[in-house]
Amino acid sequence: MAAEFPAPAALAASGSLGRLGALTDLVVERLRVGDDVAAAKFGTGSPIDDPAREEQVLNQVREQASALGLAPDAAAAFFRDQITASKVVQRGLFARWTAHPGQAPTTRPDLGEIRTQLDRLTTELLAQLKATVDVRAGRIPCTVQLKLANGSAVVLDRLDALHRQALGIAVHSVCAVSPA
Ligand SMILES: O=C(O)C(=O)C[C@]1(C(=O)O)C=C[C@@H](O)C=C1
Repeated sequence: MAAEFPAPAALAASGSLGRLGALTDLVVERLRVGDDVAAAKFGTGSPIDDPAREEQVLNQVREQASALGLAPDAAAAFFRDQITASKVVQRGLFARWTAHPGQAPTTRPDLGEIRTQLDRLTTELLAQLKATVDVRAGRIPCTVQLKLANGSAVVLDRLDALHRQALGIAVHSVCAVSPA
């Protein structure tokens, strides 16, 4: 019998499901970059919180949002959630690696390069916020689409409890945001 549903590998290749799938995939990618940030900072004494960097990120968000015709405050609120979620990941990993030093990373990625990646993700996430204005405007359809996208991301990306918790924080305002 022909398969009616795509095989898991095909699903993974096509990304999370539904109209918010692409946005969710970028959110998950940013959370994963949080793992790299944690690896860059762990054991160096560098604090997880860097308010000056956060301000830089949010200024970039506001500028690019305006240029796209998105409401800067709503875009900044969405990115504040991304930053909070990243810090949840970082704190969780610090705790895990402190409790189980054998699981701690053995190489230290370069924070500057990671931030370049985060800047690229800012641009891509804003483009997806713009592309999903219509679906995000409908509160109930948006909630349904978000559950579909998040549920599939959890399975496809095999998110552990820490990253599932962070994903919940990161998508907090996706449907609540008043678009543009
Ligand atoms: O760039 C860092 O140092 C990060 O930890 C990443 C990040 C972010 O998510 O953009 C998160 C926490 C910091 O306070 C600043 C920025």
